[in-house]
Amino acid sequence: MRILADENIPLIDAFFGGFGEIRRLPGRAIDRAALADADVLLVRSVTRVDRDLLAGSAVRFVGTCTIGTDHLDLDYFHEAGIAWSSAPGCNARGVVDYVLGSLLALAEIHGADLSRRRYGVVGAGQVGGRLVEVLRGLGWNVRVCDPPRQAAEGGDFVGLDEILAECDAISLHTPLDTTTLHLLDAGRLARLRPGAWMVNASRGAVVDNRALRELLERREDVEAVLDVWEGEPQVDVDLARLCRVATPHIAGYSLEGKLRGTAQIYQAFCAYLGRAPEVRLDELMPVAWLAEVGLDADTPVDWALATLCRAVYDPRRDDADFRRSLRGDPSERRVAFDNLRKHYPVRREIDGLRVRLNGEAPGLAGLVKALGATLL
Ligand SMILES: NC(=O)C1=CN([C@@H]2O[C@H](COP(=O)(O)OP(=O)(O)OC[C@H]3O[C@@H](n4cnc5c(N)ncnc54)[C@H](O)[C@@H]3O)[C@@H](O)[C@H]2O)C=CC1
Ligand SMILES: O=C(O)C(=O)[C@H](O)COP(=O)(O)O
Repeated sequence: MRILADENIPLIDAFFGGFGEIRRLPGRAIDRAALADADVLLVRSVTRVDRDLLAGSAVRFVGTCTIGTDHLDLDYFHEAGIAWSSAPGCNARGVVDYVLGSLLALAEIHGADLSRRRYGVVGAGQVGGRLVEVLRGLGWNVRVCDPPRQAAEGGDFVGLDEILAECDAISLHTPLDTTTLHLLDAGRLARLRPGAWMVNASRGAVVDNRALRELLERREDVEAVLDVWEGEPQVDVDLARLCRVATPHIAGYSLEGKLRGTAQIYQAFCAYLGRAPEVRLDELMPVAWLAEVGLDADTPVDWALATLCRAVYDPRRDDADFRRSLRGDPSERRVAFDNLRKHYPVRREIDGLRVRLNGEAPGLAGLVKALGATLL
């Protein structure tokens, strides 16, 4: 069996080495010629996989080690009888950690009390659903907009109009499809509340980037956090400079998230072949260097929140690296965008922390639980 894989898929040999020969290429260099003798294609989000790429090839299985599937032409796969799998939820926790870190950064700049803001989560699936759970676990006021879930389940959802009218911090977590393209367009962006914060770590085109730039030029009160961009790896530099946190599509780049992505595709491929999986992720996952922390019982909860989150991950470092990369010419910037992602440092997930409280502190115990960390 011949496998063509994006070179940025970690643990590819451990999981797929037993199936045959693996050839690696940069995701953006995977083309028809490269696929000429491949039976299996394993990609990340940067490879558009459609009829143009696959027609006439021998590829019968496509795996994407990502949550998002907007780079796959699933109608074509169906029509051509090509099996496929994505990795639902693999890096959802990483995105939650990114949103938490960004909120902490904004709170510090504005002297804001995060517990008093009203949050709007748009799209409550793998990522948004986990985010809602964490924010509500912290006791914060959260409204959720998810029309497909609302139609299927009923329940406690609100419309996007209500989110725009009532929330001070809005986080977008929808897939990108024809219904969510420019979900936040000029008209909706104009309805953001005074002093609103908007986070987009879904897909760039869920927000009209040009309209957002124009809004940020007009309204100094609005803060934007962008991890994803229309036209990646090309980024609107002026927009990036107007964002309070700007990063090169790394929100989900926890080590656990990346390795889970590979493992989930391996499991899906085994199922496709009708074989029992033999390689186990838990045997390959490195131990975190910072696994255990202690907190004094009199630590204020907001201080403890920032301490625990930032001990593991702080998006301000990614923001600083990205900002430095914006100084080059357009082609240097495109390369830098991909390089920052390719050489991303090891980052672990906040819920991997084990926290020891030095004394009785129910508030801190609740915080640890809300973060999904383990209380020792
Ligand atoms: N920046 C990053 O590194 C990462 C980005 N992502 C992106 O995050 C987004 C969310 O991923 P998941 O939570 O795994 O997707 P999901 O498919 O599990 O959940 C998406 C939710 O959005 C809802 N939805 C669909 N249309 C909507 C609309 N018009 N308004 C409100 N809700 C709507 C769906 O009903 C669903 O519950 C995707 O765009 C994905 O590609 C995912 C992982 C990492
Ligand atoms: O899983 C997703 O969906 C994401 O957005 C990933 O973080 C994308 O990572 P790459 O596949 O672009 O490395």
